[in-house]
Amino acid sequence: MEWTTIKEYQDITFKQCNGVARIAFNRPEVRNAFRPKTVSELLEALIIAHESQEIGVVLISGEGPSPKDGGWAFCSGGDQRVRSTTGYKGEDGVNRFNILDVQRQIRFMNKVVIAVVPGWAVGGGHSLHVVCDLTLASKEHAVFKQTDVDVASVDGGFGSAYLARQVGQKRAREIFFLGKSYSAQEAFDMGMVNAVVPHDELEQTAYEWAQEILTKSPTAIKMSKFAFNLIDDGLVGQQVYAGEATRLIYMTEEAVEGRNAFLEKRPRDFSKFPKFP
Ligand SMILES: CC(C)(COP(=O)(O)OP(=O)(O)OC[C@H]1O[C@@H](n2cnc3c(N)ncnc32)[C@H](O)[C@@H]1OP(=O)(O)O)[C@@H](O)C(=O)NCCC(=O)NCCSC(=O)CCC(=O)c1ccccc1C(=O)O
Repeated sequence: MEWTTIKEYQDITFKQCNGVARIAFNRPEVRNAFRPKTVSELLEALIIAHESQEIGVVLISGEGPSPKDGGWAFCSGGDQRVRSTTGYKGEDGVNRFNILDVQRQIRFMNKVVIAVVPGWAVGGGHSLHVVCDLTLASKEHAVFKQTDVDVASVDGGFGSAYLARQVGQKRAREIFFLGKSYSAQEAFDMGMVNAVVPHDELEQTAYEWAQEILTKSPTAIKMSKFAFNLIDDGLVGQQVYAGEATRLIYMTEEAVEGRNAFLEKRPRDFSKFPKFP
């Protein structure tokens, strides 16, 4: 794999290789905790990936190991050192909860997003893996742990309710209420991890899964992702799905006739188009 940098950032890395984008937290000394700057960079990178016509799959991971102690992390959630009473304080002094924008961007991303978990996935980092379409976890180092309530925080959206869709209500409540650590295998057994992979094969495996997805119809992949989302996303899910349906309508001759008739100031003529059963 020859990754090339798409854009340089301070708190994340952002690279691509053969249709795959890889975005990784790059604060290993704090187990890849995110501050508002990290989240703003992540959001921008996701939007770039969303709009790219070359990129078909996005990997989200964490750089490592920590230069301090060799520990691995996907993400340990919000950086508690910059947490104030009204949010997480950015360098501009504004307090934000902007990780929720990232969660929505992943959810509504028109491509498959894979969480590649090389170590700790904790707190808001746990929620991020939950909202990704697929999760691959390091056999040796991945640990899943939901500490939100330990630090008097709560992800009441995808991080909890959607987690319950994946592992069931009893398990999801256990994960939140007890805050235990779960190995990659335990997370797999619960249904919140797709595959447990030897650590030194994790990146290659993620790349191979992405390449397999890239052999499929991009439109069918996108529509099936949004179809999976629909039942949980209500009218917003319908809006996202319907937006893509509109794009498909635009691609038909019918749509061309509708537009051209208007622009040419003539009566529209849809009579030749079949009324499929
Ligand atoms: C992740 C741990 C379990 C790892 O434990 P261990 O391997 O023993 O390493 P440590 O020695 O604890 O950590 C090494 C080093 O990293 C620092 N660190 C780790 N995590 C954080 C963090 N989150 N913030 C700041 N610093 C962190 C740690 O202090 C050490 O530093 P030294 O200087 O070397 O001492 C363990 O580290 C751990 O439990 N970490 C805390 C996990 C946590 O509680 N995270 C926050 C949960 S709340 C949250 O994520 C926000 C929720 C959220 O996203 C959200 C929810 C609802 C609305 C909005 C939002 C939002 O936008 O944020």
